[in-house]
Amino acid sequence: MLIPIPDLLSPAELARVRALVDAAEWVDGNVTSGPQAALAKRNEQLPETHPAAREAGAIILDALARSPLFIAAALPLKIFPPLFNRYAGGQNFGLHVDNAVRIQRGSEFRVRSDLSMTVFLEDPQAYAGGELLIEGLFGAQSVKLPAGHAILYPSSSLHRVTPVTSGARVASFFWLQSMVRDDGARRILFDLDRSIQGLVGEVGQGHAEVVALTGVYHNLLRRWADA
Ligand SMILES: O=C(O)CCC(=O)C(=O)O
Ligand SMILES: [Fe+2]
Repeated sequence: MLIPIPDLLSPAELARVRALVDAAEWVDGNVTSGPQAALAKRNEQLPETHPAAREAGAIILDALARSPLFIAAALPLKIFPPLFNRYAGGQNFGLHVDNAVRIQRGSEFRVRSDLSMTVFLEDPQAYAGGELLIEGLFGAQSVKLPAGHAILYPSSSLHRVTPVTSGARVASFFWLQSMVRDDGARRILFDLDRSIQGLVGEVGQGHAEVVALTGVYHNLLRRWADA
C-alpha cells in the first residue's frame, strides 16, 4: 500500500531542513549501499553521522510524531534515523529492493525495514525526472510530490528513481519497523481506523457503535502488534 503524507513538514521546517542539508558536504551515495545496490545507485548522500543530517533528521522525526495519518498508516515501532540524498546531472537509482535489516553505523540500533519512506525536499517544477517508481500488485506507480510531502511504501516492493535530467532532486529517505509486520494486516487496521474517524465526524466519539468499533480496532491491534 502506497500512502502519501501531504504537508508532513511545515514551510518553516522545510526551509530549516534545506538550509541545513544544502550547507553540508555531500558524498557518493554508495557509502551506505550493499554490493547489489551499489550497482544501481547513482546519487549523493549526506554521511549518516553528519551533524546536519542529525539535526535535519530530528526535525523530520518530530514531524512524523505529530502526524496522525503517519501514525495510523505506519504503526511505527522503530524508525531509522533519516538520511538525505540528492540526484542531478542524469543521476538515478536503478531497480532494487531495500535491505531487510538496517543497522545504524556505530551503534546497536537495528531496524527491520517493513516500510520505506521518501520525504520530498524540492519542488517538482525545479527538476526534470526523479520520479520514484514503485512496483506493486497493480503495476508500477510513479510518485513525485511537492516539497514537504512524503510517501510511505512497503520495503518489500521493487522501486527505482528515474534519471534527474535537469535541476536537482533533494530528499530524505529512511526505513521503519512497524508494530504490525504484515502489510495486509496493517492495511486492514488503517482502513478500519479511517472509517472510525469518519464515523466520529458523523455521530461523535461517544456513540455506542463508535465505542464498539474502537474496541474491535484495539483487539485486532492486540492480536497483531509486537510492541
Ligand atoms: O530517493 C528516493 O526516493 C529513494 C531512495 C532509495 O530507494 C534508497 O535509498 O534505497
Ligand atoms: Fe530503495
